[in-house]
Amino acid sequence: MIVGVPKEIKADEYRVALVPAGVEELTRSGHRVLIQSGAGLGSGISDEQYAQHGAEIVPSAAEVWRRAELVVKVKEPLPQEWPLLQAGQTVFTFFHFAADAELTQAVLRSGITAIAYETIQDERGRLPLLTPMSEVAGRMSIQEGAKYLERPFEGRGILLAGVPGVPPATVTILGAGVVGSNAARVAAGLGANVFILDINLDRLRYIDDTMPNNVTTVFSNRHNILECLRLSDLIIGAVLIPGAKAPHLVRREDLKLMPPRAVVVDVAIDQGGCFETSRPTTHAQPTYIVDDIVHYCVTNMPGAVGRTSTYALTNVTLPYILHLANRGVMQAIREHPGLRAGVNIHAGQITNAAVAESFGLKHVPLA
Ligand SMILES: NC(=O)C1=CN([C@@H]2O[C@H](COP(=O)(O)OP(=O)(O)OC[C@H]3O[C@@H](n4cnc5c(N)ncnc54)[C@H](O)[C@@H]3O)[C@@H](O)[C@H]2O)C=CC1
Ligand SMILES: CC(=O)C(=O)O
Repeated sequence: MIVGVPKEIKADEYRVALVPAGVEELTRSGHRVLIQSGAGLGSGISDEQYAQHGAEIVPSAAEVWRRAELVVKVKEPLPQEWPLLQAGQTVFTFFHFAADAELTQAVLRSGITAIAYETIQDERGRLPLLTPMSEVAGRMSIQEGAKYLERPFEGRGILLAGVPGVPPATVTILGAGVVGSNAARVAAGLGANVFILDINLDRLRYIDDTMPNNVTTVFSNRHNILECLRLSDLIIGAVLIPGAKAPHLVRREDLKLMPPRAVVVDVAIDQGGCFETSRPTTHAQPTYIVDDIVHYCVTNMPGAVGRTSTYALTNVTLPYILHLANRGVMQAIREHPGLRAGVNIHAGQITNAAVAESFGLKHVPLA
């Protein structure tokens, strides 16, 4: 099979979808790997390193898209890439369709098979390709939140840890999954008072058992969310309903309950965000203010730490890429129910129920 890796073009996206070790494994199995020149530079990987491990370096994204049967990426195709999608081709990447109606329509029209990292499941129903990026984003959310709480960055001028004689900040985390638990650990390590909310009591029990004493679990309902908002200097959005648009747990009118210049880091923005007032931002311009609350809503947080994130991501994606290439896409999907859960769009139809429901469109399960 011909596997192609274009350079990522999203703003400040420094990840790449394959590392030289992956090229080596694919070529050893008899596949050809096309890497767009410069695709790895953001993660510190040169064309020469890819070539030494068997890749063919091609000069343009257009050539990768034209020749590859399986295109492997990190972020969703952007409008400049939509005309390059080839009917019958398979594209393996993060798509987050529920947050982007135009992308969904473009992919439906293209005739590609879109396999979304974020809805692939393991045998326990977990999301193994999202997990490492959620670990990165969860940990980053606190360091970003800490920065934007600083007054020169328009925050309320609070040090998360406090100092002797001055109390630490209060951090509320909505969602106790991978992002939420990683955020809680980092915030607690810095000395903040942490509230973490979820609707899954087993998850809250696990957090209660494993986190330090400055992390308090709270059942997620509207009353408790509003109580926590009143106390919070920093609030992290980390809820997920796989494939679906994130629920708006915090409405615009709720912002007035928070202290002025408190900070919201809405990690769930890639699925639309769990604050009504969230809209996507970039690393170049990560924040904006609504009703005196600083909002940070970067859709590709791990992209900023490309060296860490590329290796964390490719550790988990490579076995799936090898399976797709070795078995052929359709046979691979037939054999692997978890991979099948990743197929969001195939041959012009939406094959993921949550994505179809987000847009009120028809769901056609894969045969
Ligand atoms: N912005 C970025 O760069 C990145 C964004 N993400 C996103 O972060 C979000 C969270 O991801 P994960 O932590 O991996 O998901 P997860 O599935 O591990 O955790 C989500 C949690 O939300 C909980 N939840 C659902 N409804 C809730 C409610 N009403 N109240 C409270 N909790 C609720 C679930 O029970 C679950 O424990 C996803 O949208 C993911 O795509 C992940 C990585 C990078
Ligand atoms: C999960 C995701 O969207 C990212 O890592 O950028």
